[in-house]
Amino acid sequence: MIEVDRVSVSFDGVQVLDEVSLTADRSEVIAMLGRSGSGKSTLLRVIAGIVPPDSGRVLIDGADVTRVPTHRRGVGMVFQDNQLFPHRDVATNVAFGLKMAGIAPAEQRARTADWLERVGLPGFERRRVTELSGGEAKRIALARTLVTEPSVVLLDEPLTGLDRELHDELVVDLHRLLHESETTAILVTHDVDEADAIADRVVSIDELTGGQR
Ligand SMILES: Nc1ncnc2c1ncn2[C@@H]1O[C@H](COP(=O)(O)OP(=O)(O)OP(=O)(O)O)[C@@H](O)[C@H]1O
Repeated sequence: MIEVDRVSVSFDGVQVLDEVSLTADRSEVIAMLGRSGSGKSTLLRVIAGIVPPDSGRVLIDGADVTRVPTHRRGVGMVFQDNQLFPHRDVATNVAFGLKMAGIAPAEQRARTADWLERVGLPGFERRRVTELSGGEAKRIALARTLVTEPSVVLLDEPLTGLDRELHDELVVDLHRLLHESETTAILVTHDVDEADAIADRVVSIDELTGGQR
């Protein structure tokens, strides 16, 4: 499903990824741990096709991501800061990817309503993003990514910085949502317990380096 094959990346002459390899099976949820600055976010960006590797390649369903147009890659991302559009309502945020994909408005509305239900926020369509609580905004960010049914979801510390109670609640929800949607997911986190609770397999970026799997 995802094959990262000896990917190397340098920025300004400094090597950040050194022959990193990783294979993820279809519907597998992998958590990736590693010290700060070890290149985890960079690896997610390479898998998403945003950062081209200096050498090596990433195949998704056998196709090199750098050769597939962005809207056909089927890759969704979720970030720590959610990256919602602050001046738009919830429905516009959730439906954004569907609109970009040319889905008809009626289906956009139906799928948005369905995902708001799935993340536990039914009827939130007209709410303003700036008025959401931290947990609600996180759920909307997850819905916005998963509504497009991406075959791959990359999550960059999505639950970092939340208070403990909300964090633990969202760990349960994220595990359910990722497994229900049968997407292949790579979750970057610093939290070993979170990694264990959400993922089928936990890897360290160090063990992926140097051409190992
Ligand atoms: N576009 C860029 N230009 C230059 N340097 C970069 C760029 N992106 C990342 N870096 C550097 O590459 C290194 C790895 O960064 P990256 O964000 O991938 O690490 P990380 O493991 O995700 O770290 P953290 O856990 O702190 O988020 C860092 O030293 C960072 O400063």
